[in-house]
Amino acid sequence: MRVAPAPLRLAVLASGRGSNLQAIADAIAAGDLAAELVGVFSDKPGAFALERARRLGVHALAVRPRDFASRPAHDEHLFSQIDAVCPDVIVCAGYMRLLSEPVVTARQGRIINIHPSLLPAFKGLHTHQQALDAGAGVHGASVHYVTPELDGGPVVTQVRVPVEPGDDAERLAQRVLAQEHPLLLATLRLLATGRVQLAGSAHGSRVELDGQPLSAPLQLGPDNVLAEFSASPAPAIHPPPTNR
Ligand SMILES: Nc1nc2c(c(=O)[nH]1)N[C@@H](CN(C=O)c1ccc(C(=O)N[C@@H](CCC(=O)O)C(=O)O)cc1)CN2
Ligand SMILES: NCC(=O)N[C@@H]1O[C@H](COP(=O)([O-])[O-])[C@@H](O)[C@H]1O
Repeated sequence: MRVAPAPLRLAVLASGRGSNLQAIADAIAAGDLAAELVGVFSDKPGAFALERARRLGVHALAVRPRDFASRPAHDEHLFSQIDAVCPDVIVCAGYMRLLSEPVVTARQGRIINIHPSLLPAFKGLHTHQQALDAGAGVHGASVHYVTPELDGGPVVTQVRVPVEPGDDAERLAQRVLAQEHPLLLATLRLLATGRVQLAGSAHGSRVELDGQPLSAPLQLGPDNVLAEFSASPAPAIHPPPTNR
């Protein structure tokens, strides 16, 4: 008899409102993501993401940078607390701090980040304004592995979002955010299957799908299904049925 794999143990790092966290929680509750939230961590005690976690009955902890002498010291303590809940994957979902090299390298291939741009375009902060200032016609979001280089890690998935006439940064951000949630969920479903891995060393790592290097990020289509990007329609990558 086939035994369902154990749910993917997820720890989430967030600095703000936590809508991506909520999307994960809602998908788990609906039986649409075979995962378990094992902890939510923030650099800001007032982050609403922590309140969302508490309301969900999920372990919630703030670790304030001001309480530590340095960024590495803060990160070491933060990640000691994260390690204590034994996550399979650590999701940066609006975590607004650069993670220091030792904690990232020690967890290479286990930390992902959702970033509101089509990387490698528009790294860093204020990405929507960057896109508008650059006159971009298309913007979007990316899920990538976290490496020591800020927003420089191998990209797993992306979703493209049109820039509309008259957009300002806030309106564009709202349009992108609405697509971040299905992108992050589709990516986590894929990670839960074990088909996607980060291969290679920290300085030459690449995403592999079914053991083969991914030539380009998987694209989320209007049906919220991931497909390999190619001129001709590529076979969609459907998640295994969840145990509803
Ligand atoms: N080593 C890495 N750390 C982080 C990554 C990464 O790819 N590698 N991704 C970020 C998330 N992120 C964008 O997606 C991001 C987070 C923070 C910053 C930033 O400039 N932070 C400043 C503080 C800004 C503030 O407090 O308002 C800082 O850390 O000094 C840029 C991009 C998560 N971490
Ligand atoms: N550089 C990191 C970054 O800008 N991340 C962005 O922060 C927002 C968090 O929203 P949420 O708290 O509602 O999930 C999201 O738009 C995410 O892409």
